[in-house]
Amino acid sequence: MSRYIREGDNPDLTEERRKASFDTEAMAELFWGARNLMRRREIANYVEQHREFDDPQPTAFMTREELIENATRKAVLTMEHAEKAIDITRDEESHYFNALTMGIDGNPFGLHLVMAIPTIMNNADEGQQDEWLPKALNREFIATYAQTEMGHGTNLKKLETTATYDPKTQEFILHSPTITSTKWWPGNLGKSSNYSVVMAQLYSQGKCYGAHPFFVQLRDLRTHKPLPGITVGDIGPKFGINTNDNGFLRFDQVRIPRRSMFMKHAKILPDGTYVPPSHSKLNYSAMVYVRAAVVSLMASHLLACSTIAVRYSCIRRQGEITPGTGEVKVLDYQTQQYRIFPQIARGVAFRLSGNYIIQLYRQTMTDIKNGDISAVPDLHAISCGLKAVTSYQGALGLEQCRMACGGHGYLQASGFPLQYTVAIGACTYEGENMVMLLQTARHLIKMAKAIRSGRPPKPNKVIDYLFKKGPTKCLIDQTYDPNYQSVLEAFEHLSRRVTLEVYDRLVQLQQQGRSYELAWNECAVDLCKATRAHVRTFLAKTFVEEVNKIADISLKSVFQDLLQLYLFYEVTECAAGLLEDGFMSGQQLTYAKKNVYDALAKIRPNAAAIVDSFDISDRELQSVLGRRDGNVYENLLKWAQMSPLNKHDVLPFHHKYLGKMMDEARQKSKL
Ligand SMILES: CCCCCCCCCC/C=C\CCCCC/C=C/C(=O)SCCNC(=O)CCNC(=O)[C@H](O)C(C)(C)COP(=O)(O)OP(=O)(O)OC[C@H]1O[C@@H](n2cnc3c(N)ncnc32)[C@H](O)[C@@H]1OP(=O)(O)O
Ligand SMILES: Cc1cc2nc3c(=O)[nH]c(=O)nc-3n(C[C@H](O)[C@H](O)[C@H](O)COP(=O)(O)OP(=O)(O)OC[C@H]3O[C@@H](n4cnc5c(N)ncnc54)[C@H](O)[C@@H]3O)c2cc1C
Repeated sequence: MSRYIREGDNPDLTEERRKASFDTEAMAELFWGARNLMRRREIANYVEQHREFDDPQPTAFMTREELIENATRKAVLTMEHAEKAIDITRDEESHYFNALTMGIDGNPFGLHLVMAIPTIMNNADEGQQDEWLPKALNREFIATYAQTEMGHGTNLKKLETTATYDPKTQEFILHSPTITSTKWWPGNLGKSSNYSVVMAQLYSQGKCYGAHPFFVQLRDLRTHKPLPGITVGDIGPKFGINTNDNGFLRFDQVRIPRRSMFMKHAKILPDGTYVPPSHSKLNYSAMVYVRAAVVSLMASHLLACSTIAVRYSCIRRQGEITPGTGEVKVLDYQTQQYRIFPQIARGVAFRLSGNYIIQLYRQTMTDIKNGDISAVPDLHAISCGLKAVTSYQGALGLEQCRMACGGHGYLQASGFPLQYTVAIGACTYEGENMVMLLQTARHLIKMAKAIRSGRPPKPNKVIDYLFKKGPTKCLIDQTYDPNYQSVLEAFEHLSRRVTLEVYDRLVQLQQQGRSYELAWNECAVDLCKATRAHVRTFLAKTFVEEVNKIADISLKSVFQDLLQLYLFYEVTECAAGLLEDGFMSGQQLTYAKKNVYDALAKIRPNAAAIVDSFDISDRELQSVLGRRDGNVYENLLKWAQMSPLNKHDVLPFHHKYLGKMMDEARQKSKL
C-alpha cells in the first residue's frame, strides 16, 4: 500500500492512490535514487522533529520585516543544525535541507552559497582560497555577488563601477562615478551581507582591462555598519522574493588591497602590470553555475505545482460529464489533464537534463583546474539555452497549474503565488532570457558555418546531429517505436533547418551590405527560434535516453506514458515549424495530437501516485490545496481564520470611514 495513504485522508484522494498501476515507493526510488530518497526522508524527519524550524504563522500573513527576521532566525538555526542533519559535503543534501528549513523565498545565505562561495572556489588563487574559503564555509562572514548596476545588467562591458590600481600603495580604488553605476539587485546585499564579490572595470597604468571580480568588505564585522565610503541598502519590495533583501551599493573612492582582486585567472602584479586570463570569460563561472542549476530548479517548481494541481483536482468535484451520474473530480476533464499533465512531463524532462548539465558544469570546472578550457564554449552555449527555455516554459507551466485550480488557485493558500513569483525571477536573473537565447544562437551559427563549409568540429554529443543528413520527410506514423526515432528526427530536422536558414539569411544580409551586427539584429527573432529548437531536441533526446535505461517494466511503462506525452506535446507546440517546409503533413500532426490525448488518458489513473512519487512534503509545498491528506476545505477555512484581518470582528478604523459614511448616508436618506 502507498505510504501516502493514511487514515483520515480525503477518500477521493485515497481512491486515486489505490488505482495506481505501480508501486509509488519504487517510483520515488527510481526518481531520486535509493540513497538520496533515504536521505531525503531522514532529513525531512529531522526537520519535523525540530519544531523551531516552524513558521510562527503562515508567511503570507507576515510583513516584510517579519519575513526577513523569520528567515534570518531560521537561517542561523539551519547552519547550527546542518552538521547534525546532513552531510554538508553533498550539495543535494544541503539544497534539500535548506529548502525544508528556510523555504524558497530567499534567505540571508542564498547568494553566499550559490554565487560567492563558487566564485571563491573557481576564481580565487590558492593563497586567496586559503584565506577566504574556510571563513566563508565557517560562516565568519556572509558574502553576495554584486555585478548588475542600475544602468547595466546585460551588457557587462559597460559596467561603470571602477577599480583603479594605485601601485604606490598597492591598492585598488573602488568608485561609483554615476547614479547608474549604483550596484542594484544583488540578493542579500541590502542588510545581511558584510562582504561581496564586486564586478568592476579594472584600470591599471591608464588602461581599462574590462570587468573583473574583487572581494570587498562592505560592513564592519562587529557593528555591521557600512564601512567608510560605502552606501548600501535594500531596493524595496519586488514582484516576489520579498524575503530577500536585494540591495543597492555605492562606493566613494574606497581603497582595498591589491590581493582583493580574484587572481586565479587574470592578475595585477604589484607594479600594475596586467596578466590576462587563459579565457576571457573564466571569471563568469558563478553565472554559468546558476544557469545550469536553474534547469533543476525549474523542474522542482513544476513538479511542486503539478503536485498541488493534481491533488486538488482529485478532491475537487464540479459538474457532471454524463448527466445524472454525479459530479466528477475535475481531473476527469480532458482539458484539465491537458493543462496539468504536460507540466509533469516537462518537469521530469527538466530534471533529467538538469542532472546532465550540472555534471557537465562540474566536469568543466575540474577540466579548467587541470588547464583544459576546451569545454567552456559548449557548456556556455547549452547552459544559456537551457536556462532560457526551462525558465520560460516553467513560468508558463506554473500559471497553467494555478489556472487549473480555479478561484482557490488564486489564493496565497494555494502555494502558487510563492512558487510562481520565485520561479519567474529566473527568466531575468543570470542573463535575461532573450539575451541567453541569442548566446546559444551564436554557437549554433558557428555550427551552421561549419556545415556550409563542410568542416565539422570535433564530435560533441549536443550538436553532432546538426551535421547529420536526416530524412527529408517526417516519418511519424501510427506505429509505436520506444525510441521515438521519427519524433527525434523531426526535432532535429526543425533545429537544423531553422539554424541553416537563419545562417543563410545572415550571410545574405551581409552580402547586401549590412554589418554583421545589423544583420544579426534583423535575424534575432529567428535566431531565438533556432535556439529553442536546439534545446527542444536536447531535452527530448535526454528524456528518451534516460527512459530507455529503466529496467523495471511497470515503472518504465509510466515513464513511457510521460515521455509519449512530452514528445507529442512538443510536436504540437512546434507544429508550425514542421509544417512550414512541408516536412510534416497535416495527417501526421493529427497522429501527434492523438498520441497526446492517448497519453493523457493513460496517465490519468496514475496521476496522484505519480506526483506522490516526487516525494515533495507538505512543508515544501506550503499549499493548502496540495496537502498530502487532501483535506482542503476545512484547512482553507482554518487558514483564512489566521488572517490578521480576522483578529478583530470590526476593524479598528471601520467607524472612522465606512461606518461613518454609511451612517451619514442613512441619516441623509431619512431626511
Ligand atoms: C532540487 C533542486 C536543486 C536545484 C539546485 C539548486 C541550486 C541553487 C541554484 C540557485 C538558484 C537560485 C538562486 C537564485 C540566485 C539568483 C541570483 C542572480 C544573480 C544574478 O543575476 S548575477 C548577474 C547575472 N548577470 C548576467 O547574467 C549578465 C548577462 N550578460 C552576460 O553574461 C554577458 O555580458 C553576455 C553573455 C551577454 C555577453 O558577454 P560579453 O562579456 O559582452 O561578451 P561578448 O564580447 O559579447 O562575447 C564574447 C564571447 O564570450 C562568450 N561568452 C560570454 N559569456 C560567456 C561565459 N560565461 N562562458 C563562456 N563564454 C562566454 C560569448 O558567447 C562570445 O563568444 P563568441 O565570440 O561567440 O565565441
Ligand atoms: C530576482 C532577481 C535577482 C537578481 N539577483 C542578482 C544578483 O544577486 N546579483 C546581480 O548582480 N544581479 C542580480 N540580478 C540582476 C539580473 O542579473 C539582471 O536584471 C539581468 O541580468 C538583466 O539585466 P537588466 O536588468 O539590465 O536588463 P536589460 O539588459 O536592461 O534588459 C531589458 C530588456 O532589453 C533586452 N535586451 C537587453 N540587451 C539585449 C541584447 N543584447 N539583445 C536583445 N535584447 C536585449 C532584454 O531582453 C530585456 O527584455 C537579479 C535580478 C532579479 C530579477
